[in-house]
Amino acid sequence: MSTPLLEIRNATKIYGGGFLKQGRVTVALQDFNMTIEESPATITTIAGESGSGKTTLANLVLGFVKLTSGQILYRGVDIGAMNRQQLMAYRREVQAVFQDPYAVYNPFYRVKHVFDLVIKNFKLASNKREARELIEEALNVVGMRGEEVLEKYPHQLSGGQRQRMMVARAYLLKPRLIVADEPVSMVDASLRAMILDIMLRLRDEHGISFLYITHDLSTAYQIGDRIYLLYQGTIAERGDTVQVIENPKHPYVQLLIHSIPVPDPKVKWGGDMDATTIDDEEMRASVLSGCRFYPRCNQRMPRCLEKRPPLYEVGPGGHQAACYLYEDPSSLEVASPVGAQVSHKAP
Ligand SMILES: Nc1ncnc2c1ncn2[C@@H]1O[C@H](COP(=O)(O)OP(=O)(O)OP(=O)(O)O)[C@@H](O)[C@H]1O
Repeated sequence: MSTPLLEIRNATKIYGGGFLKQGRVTVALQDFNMTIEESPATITTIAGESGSGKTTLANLVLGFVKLTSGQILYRGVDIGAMNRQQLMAYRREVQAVFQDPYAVYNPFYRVKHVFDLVIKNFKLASNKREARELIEEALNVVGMRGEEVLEKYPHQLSGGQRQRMMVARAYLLKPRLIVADEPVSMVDASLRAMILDIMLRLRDEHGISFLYITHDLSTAYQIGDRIYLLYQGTIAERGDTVQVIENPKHPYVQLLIHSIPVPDPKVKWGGDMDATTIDDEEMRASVLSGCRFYPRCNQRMPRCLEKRPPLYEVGPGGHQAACYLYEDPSSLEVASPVGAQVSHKAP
């Protein structure tokens, strides 16, 4: 088997508790494992509610923050131990597209400057004509033309144009992986569809893989190949996107999916979780050693506090859920423990 494009091994990121170990400690990501194969190109979604560790994971992959423990390997090389040349290649091949593209532009420079800077820094062209051709090619990929946008200032572009420009900027470097952190959450529905479509084309026609960070399961359902659902820094469930979304197993993921609004007044909105409270001792145990979802789970058992559940196989194609309900494989042959399976497709 060939070396994976990206491999994350037991990645843990703890914020705080620095010098003298004082102050609040946050375990943003714990023992996270993921593999993105070299080929074919894929879109891997990282989903979860606010604070689940999605952006932390993106920042770790991009090298913006350092791991507390674990490893991130790119083409088999630990990104924390890369030499200058390997690091340069990594910075070129792994690009980022963020939620708010406005923050990336310098308001005093014309849009062209963003592209010129990349071409200069990575020595992509030997003369102006060559540079312009590269820029035009990149803009074409996102359905734009240089004359429309390059001479404008960032505030003269729409949010959707700014975001497409960012994708074009990333494309300029012919990356192998784009880390896209909520790339469509600030654009309206029609532009969202256009940007998602561009991502699919980059995957299929240009062999670019994506790490797609989102809290929006419906867009993940539209474009994602594999999905990882995080809950407070740990993987609750992972697998093929359609398989997971249509047949969720972890109580948290079932709750999330039942909460997706559907355009049918007869369909109840939101999943019911057990409203009973737990005491401080149980809360501490859940955070320290047990399942983080324990306080909100309506299927909780005493053992969930003793040890964090590992990932159990719950379906075909590497579908796994971190829940003791599935420790015994025969449990999968009976009906879903929370009752109803997802009966609707995400919009
Ligand atoms: N620089 C930091 N210092 C301290 N704590 C941090 C830092 N960055 C993130 N955290 C904490 O780590 C946890 C995970 O945050 P992260 O931003 O990765 O979550 P997220 O899933 O991306 O959330 P959102 O969807 O709101 O962006 C949160 O509890 C957050 O408060």
